[in-house]
Amino acid sequence: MSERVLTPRNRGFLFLDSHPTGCERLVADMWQACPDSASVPEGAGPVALIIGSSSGYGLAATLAGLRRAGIRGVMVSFEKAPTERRTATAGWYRTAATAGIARDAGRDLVFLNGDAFSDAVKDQVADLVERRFGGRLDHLIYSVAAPRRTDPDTGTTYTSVLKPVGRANRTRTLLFDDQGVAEVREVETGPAEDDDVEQTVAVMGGADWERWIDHLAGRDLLGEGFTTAALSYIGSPLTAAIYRQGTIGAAKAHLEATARTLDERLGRTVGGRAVTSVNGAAVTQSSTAIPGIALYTGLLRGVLAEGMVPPVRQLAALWDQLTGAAPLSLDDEGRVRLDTWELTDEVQAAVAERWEAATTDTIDRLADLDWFRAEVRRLYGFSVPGVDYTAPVVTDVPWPAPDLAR
Ligand SMILES: NC(=O)c1ccc[n+]([C@@H]2O[C@H](COP(=O)([O-])OP(=O)(O)OC[C@H]3O[C@@H](n4cnc5c(N)ncnc54)[C@H](O)[C@@H]3O)[C@@H](O)[C@H]2O)c1
Repeated sequence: MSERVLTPRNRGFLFLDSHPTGCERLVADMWQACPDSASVPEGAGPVALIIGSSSGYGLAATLAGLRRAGIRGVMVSFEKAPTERRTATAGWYRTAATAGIARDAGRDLVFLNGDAFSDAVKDQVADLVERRFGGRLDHLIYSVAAPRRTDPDTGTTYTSVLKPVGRANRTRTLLFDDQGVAEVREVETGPAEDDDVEQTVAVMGGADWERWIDHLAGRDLLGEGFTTAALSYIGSPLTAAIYRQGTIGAAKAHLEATARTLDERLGRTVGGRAVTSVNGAAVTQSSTAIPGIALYTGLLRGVLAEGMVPPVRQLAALWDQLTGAAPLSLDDEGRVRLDTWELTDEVQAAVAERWEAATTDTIDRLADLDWFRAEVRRLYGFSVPGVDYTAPVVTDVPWPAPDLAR
């Protein structure tokens, strides 16, 4: 078994390696940060499917689901195994750590590593729900962020892009050089061309979420009162040209329209509900790829400090609404809003003021750069407090196997 000392090697916000101990510790910290609930069922708990469970909001959904709702069920993500030369992806190690927490909590979670867009994975999940979890799914949280999707019906592969719609967008963005020194730079992103919007909608819109529901309903696995939520984002006017009014925003509008169709159908068939959950800005592998979002999130933290609500606390609130522990609270467009702390007039005015003043010279005092830099490194298990990074670590951690005794 190979052991080595891992030091971070990165190009911008992308790191080549992930640190297993750091990832494990980070998951443990998220678990601790999730508020307990008095209403967790003593026994087996509701059966859940979480898609995108290894990272960001899906990981928060998994940990909060365990702690807040006592879930069991199937968790799906798409991660890379360790090789001779490279560590596994961070989501691989976070999944191993999450499995340990589920085991200690006495909850039966099965972790699948595969392409959620494929019918093969849908079949695998359906088989598990049928054979291992009593043939009844109570909840589905859809939290996938992916660059491409192959449609199983046609074999066509779609690629999502992050572009404004209509005209080019100039925005300021936050970068770090090799020494970790921050720079604020103007970047221009050209407008969507050809079928960029359709391609992005095909990947990040509601098509695959609906296909999951079709698949599970087709096998009669949706329990009475089944609830499902897909994650969405609205964000600030400062990022609207690239996000909500851009190609990705078109995909989110499609996701939200899909929720309305599914909600009507589930209500009619199983007395269930489908909603989107609009969440606040968080530093994740996906969000750091969006032009301007790093600058925005760093400034937001500069304004709010500890007032930023971490994903695991937002997801605790979502679970309460999905299980009925709290009433479902929807906006005029039928969406659960967990982003209200980010979008108050006061917070947005303060961020906008800092955004105007942000240059390479001023950014240090306007944004919380230490926090942002550390959050990016923590995505890969680095800069996690309490971890000895001089110690050699085992990198070939196995993917968690289901407990066959169950
Ligand atoms: N990060 C934010 O600021 C933010 C805010 C609000 C809403 N959201 C939404 O939350 C959702 C998740 O985004 P995130 O930022 O947590 O992303 P993330 O990159 O942290 O996580 C993406 C997850 O999707 C999984 N995945 C990717 N491709 C897959 C595939 N083909 N099959 C199975 N799993 C796959 C990954 O393994 C990972 O678990 C998105 O819908 C996003 O729009 C994000």
